[in-house]
Amino acid sequence: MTPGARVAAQIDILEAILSGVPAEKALTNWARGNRFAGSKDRAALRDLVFQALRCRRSAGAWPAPQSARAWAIGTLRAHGEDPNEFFTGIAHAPAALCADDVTPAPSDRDRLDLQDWVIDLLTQQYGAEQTAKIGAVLRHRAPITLRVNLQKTTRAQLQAELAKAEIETTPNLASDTALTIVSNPRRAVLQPCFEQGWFELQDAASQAVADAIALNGRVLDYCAGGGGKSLALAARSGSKIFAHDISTARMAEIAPRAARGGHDIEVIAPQDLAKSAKFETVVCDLPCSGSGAWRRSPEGKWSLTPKDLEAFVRLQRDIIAKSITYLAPNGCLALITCSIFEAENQGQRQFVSENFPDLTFCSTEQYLPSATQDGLYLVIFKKGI
Ligand SMILES: C[S@@+](CC[C@H](N)C(=O)[O-])C[C@H]1O[C@@H](n2cnc3c(N)ncnc32)[C@H](O)[C@@H]1O
Repeated sequence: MTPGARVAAQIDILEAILSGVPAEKALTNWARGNRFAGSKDRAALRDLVFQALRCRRSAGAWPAPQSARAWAIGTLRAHGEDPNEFFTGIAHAPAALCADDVTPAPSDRDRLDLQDWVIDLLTQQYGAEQTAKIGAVLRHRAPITLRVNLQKTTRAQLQAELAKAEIETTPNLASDTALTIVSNPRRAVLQPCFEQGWFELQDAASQAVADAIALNGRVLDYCAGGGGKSLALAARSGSKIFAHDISTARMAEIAPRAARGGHDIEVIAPQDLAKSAKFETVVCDLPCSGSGAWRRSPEGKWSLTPKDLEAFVRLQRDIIAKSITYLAPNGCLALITCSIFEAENQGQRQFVSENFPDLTFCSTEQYLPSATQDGLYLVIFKKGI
């Protein structure tokens, strides 16, 4: 597809998104209806659509664009590109620009590409300068990072192996196991060394969080989901990890991933956890706003409401209270979010300190979203004084 034809396809997909279809589904539907598009075109189109979502406000498309066409024009302008080069009317490109295609210049606030209530909240928390930095980071594509499985290989050996397939990587300072992919990221999981369990895809801050939790005795990953943290904990310590989640379906990938990496992870069905003995370490990777990772799922940046945030805080408190009941005497509780909101982070630390006097605060770490990692928060408590 020509660059212009890709923008025309982007407009079709943005139209579907504006009519309420989630972005992933709109992309899949488009690919099904346009089988001529190869994997390179589909990947490029995905980038274009996600770019438009990340920069929705500076593209003049928030709260609502004039049209999907106007949104695509605004996105090109927001990225310093000239829409005339894509809107040529030639072959499958969209029609050339006309007088109706004027897009208003974005204000400084628009350029933060966040909702107003989020800007106000982050400014209260971090100040205007840091909020501007966070907004700027979240406008761009997230880095793609690998977690090297040190039980199977070394960071240098994996780099050399990937380099043979022209996948260039660079060590990420957040963790000894982290390698950020610099070129050809989509090839990585197609390599035999992936099937052999040499690495998993995982953000660098998630790896740093796993590094920071001292594991003792039986370890419970209470909100295990697809097992990202369980695998990182198992790979680092060699300890057996027990994985649990409210949704059995979400844990379906844990067993094959553990087998690939050579890790000992036992998946516990939700109804069986109560029968289990207590755990010396309980890790809770809480469901949250996901705001630290909005680059990866940019629709959340525009759909989150203050009420949603309150609902997350309530849900997290329920989960924290429940998970504490599985903690053995002298055990450690590690709470994690991928949020940049105080209410889900420091606020929950305060909630535990005020409501669970037998838990003592040990340490905390906050990772803000940056060019090299997502935003994450970690707080650790110990049971007993
Ligand atoms: C942030 S995700 C976990 C991501 C996962 N730890 C990883 O690293 O890949 C949060 C998880 O919490 C789970 N969850 C939601 N409510 C829960 C509850 N009441 N009890 C246990 N897990 C819950 C969700 O199903 C979801 O998988």
